Amino acid sequence: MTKNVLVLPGDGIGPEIVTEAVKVLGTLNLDIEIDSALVGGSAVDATGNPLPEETLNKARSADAILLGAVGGPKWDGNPMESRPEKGLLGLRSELELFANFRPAILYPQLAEASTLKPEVVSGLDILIVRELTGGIYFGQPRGIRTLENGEREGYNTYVYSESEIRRIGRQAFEAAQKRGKRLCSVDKSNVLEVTVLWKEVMEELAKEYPDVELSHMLVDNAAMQLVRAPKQFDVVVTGNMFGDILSDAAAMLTGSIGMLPSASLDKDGKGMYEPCHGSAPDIAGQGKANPLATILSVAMMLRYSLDESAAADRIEAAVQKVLDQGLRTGDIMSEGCTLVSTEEMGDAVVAAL
Ligand SMILES: NC(=O)C1=CN([C@@H]2O[C@H](COP(=O)(O)OP(=O)(O)OC[C@H]3O[C@@H](n4cnc5c(N)ncnc54)[C@H](O)[C@@H]3O)[C@@H](O)[C@H]2O)C=CC1
Ligand SMILES: CC(C)CC(=O)C(=O)O
Ligand SMILES: [Mg+2]
Repeated sequence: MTKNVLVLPGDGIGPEIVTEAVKVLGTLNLDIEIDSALVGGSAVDATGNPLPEETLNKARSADAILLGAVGGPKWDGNPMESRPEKGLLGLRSELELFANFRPAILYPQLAEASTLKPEVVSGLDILIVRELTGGIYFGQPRGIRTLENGEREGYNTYVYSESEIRRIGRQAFEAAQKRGKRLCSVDKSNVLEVTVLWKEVMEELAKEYPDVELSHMLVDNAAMQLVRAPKQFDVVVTGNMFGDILSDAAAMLTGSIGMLPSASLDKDGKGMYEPCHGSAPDIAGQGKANPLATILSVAMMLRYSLDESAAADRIEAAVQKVLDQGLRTGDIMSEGCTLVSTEEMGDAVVAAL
């Protein structure tokens, strides 16, 4: 049966990298129909709304969604409700894509591009499981208010219910069961009650997964350990904001944030797939963006939402091949390699396929 994929290019480098990923998807000759829609800043410009109703309806009926990135300085002064990022958060929350999987894998060809010493990162393969529809990015109340003394005060609320923690916890335990059977839950339970509860729920769940070894780490230490000795981790599970920050740090261990794909899934495995990076306004429109994170996100989409594991394997093998050929965008460039543009990298993956 024909599957429907909704493509949301977004802003900045979003359209550039998504073009390459769609080209790669098209090369596979699968029974897939592709539609596209506006989200983020481009949607604000066209409709005044970062998540137009039409986009949300298309997203609801698609089998899977591929998103580039949203945001940029053009919209930074907008009120929060009409910021591009609100469109992305709205999609995640409306579709209940609470489980965000961010695998950080070092391709051996990129050992020199990693910011860490080769012996510290060689063979690195960790998975960050980030809660994506709760926590401080969504908690109420939030805003900026003026106090009686005339001073303004900004406030957000960091809140998680037990059921929100339990459902992301289960996803992480199950992921750990399929991998190295080690799960590290990252919190700030020395300061924040919400993460005291987080830790307690993880401990309760651990009883149901006796084959998984559960450990706990405070987020500040976790940030340090990620750059000190990242291979100590197998699966990391954490809340929305900590996961956002830690996954950008983990990205650099793999050479570049341009290498980090992600899958955001609901309880039934329906998903949105996107690179972990943003719209990179500093390099947008220059053909410099690395499209591999988006291309690898397509592989995740084929594997998790479209039941096309063999095609996913083919894409990952093709990425290995272009790296073997020494082709590099600027962010992963090293001596002796060939610098290529966004489009040339996409073409090389297509040729490798
Ligand atoms: N999922 C999304 O749509 C996300 C959107 N954003 C938004 O993106 C805008 C820019 O945010 P930044 O903090 O600058 O983060 P960013 O991830 O866009 O860029 C950070 C740095 O990484 C580089 N970079 C990112 N992706 C790259 C790629 N594929 N190839 C090569 N280099 C790459 C950029 O050039 C920049 O120097 C903001 O409006 C932010 O809100 C940020 C993160 C995620
Ligand atoms: C709008 C942001 C929360 C997006 C982001 O930084 C991310 O998902 O990594
Ligand atoms: Mg982020």
